[in-house]
Amino acid sequence: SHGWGYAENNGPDKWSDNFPIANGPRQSPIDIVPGDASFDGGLKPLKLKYDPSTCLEILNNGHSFQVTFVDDTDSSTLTDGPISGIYRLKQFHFHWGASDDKGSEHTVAGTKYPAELHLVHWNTKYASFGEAASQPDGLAVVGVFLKIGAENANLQKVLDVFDIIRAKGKQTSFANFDPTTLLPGSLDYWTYDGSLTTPPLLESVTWIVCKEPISVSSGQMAKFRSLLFSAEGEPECCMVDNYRPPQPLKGRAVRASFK
Ligand SMILES: NS(=O)(=O)c1ccc(C(=O)NCC(F)(F)F)cc1
Ligand SMILES: [Zn+2]
Repeated sequence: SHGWGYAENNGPDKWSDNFPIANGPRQSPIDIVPGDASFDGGLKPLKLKYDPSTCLEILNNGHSFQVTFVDDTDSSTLTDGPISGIYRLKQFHFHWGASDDKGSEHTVAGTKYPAELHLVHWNTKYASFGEAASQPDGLAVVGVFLKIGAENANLQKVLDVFDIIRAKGKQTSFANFDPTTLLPGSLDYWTYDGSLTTPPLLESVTWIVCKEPISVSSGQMAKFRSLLFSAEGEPECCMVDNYRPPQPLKGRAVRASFK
């Protein structure tokens, strides 16, 4: 049978058929309403310490592309912020639209951005990413919005290998990339308890969404859209609109690290 995806027949509105947690109490993404967020002076600044030498490869997994990191040591970590303990960087990936007016998963007072970056970390109190992914405090994902503006030279280093990973299942080595270069100048953030935004939609994510976007040019967004959902030899299907729309807040608090 066909796996989950973003098309009419297997997209977000159909995920609850196989993943009933899709209608759970702490699903992601959400619409962030800044006026409803409560400033929490107890929230610490995010501490992101990434070692470029842990960057391993880049792959098209048929839902997005992701850059994966060696996570067998505490070389690339997230600490402080809203979390306690040490979370290791596992991968980063993006979600984007078919046009510049949509693409992000989280929205801000209803505003959609053209894309959203997710830096995925797992809690080292658990033995592995897979183990952590099933725990309520197992994962922490830092979300960064992309906004149309100047060309982003750091992002371009990732886009430059897209021709090699155009189809589902393609991967290539990708070394010495520093994800710090994809972070905005301010690390002010909103935080709330949520889930993976793709099946299995596990409710194990502490979400940390940066208020300040990074820039991407319209031409660079077109490059994102040159990737394929489809594998080599299959009818070509452009990888676009790989985002889940906002989900019910169900009484959750959204806290702000800033006034
Ligand atoms: N879009 S997101 O929420 O950052 C996101 C992050 C990671 C995963 C993921 O690793 N799925 C595979 C797993 F863990 F085995 F279920 C899915 C979604
Ligand atoms: Zn994601």
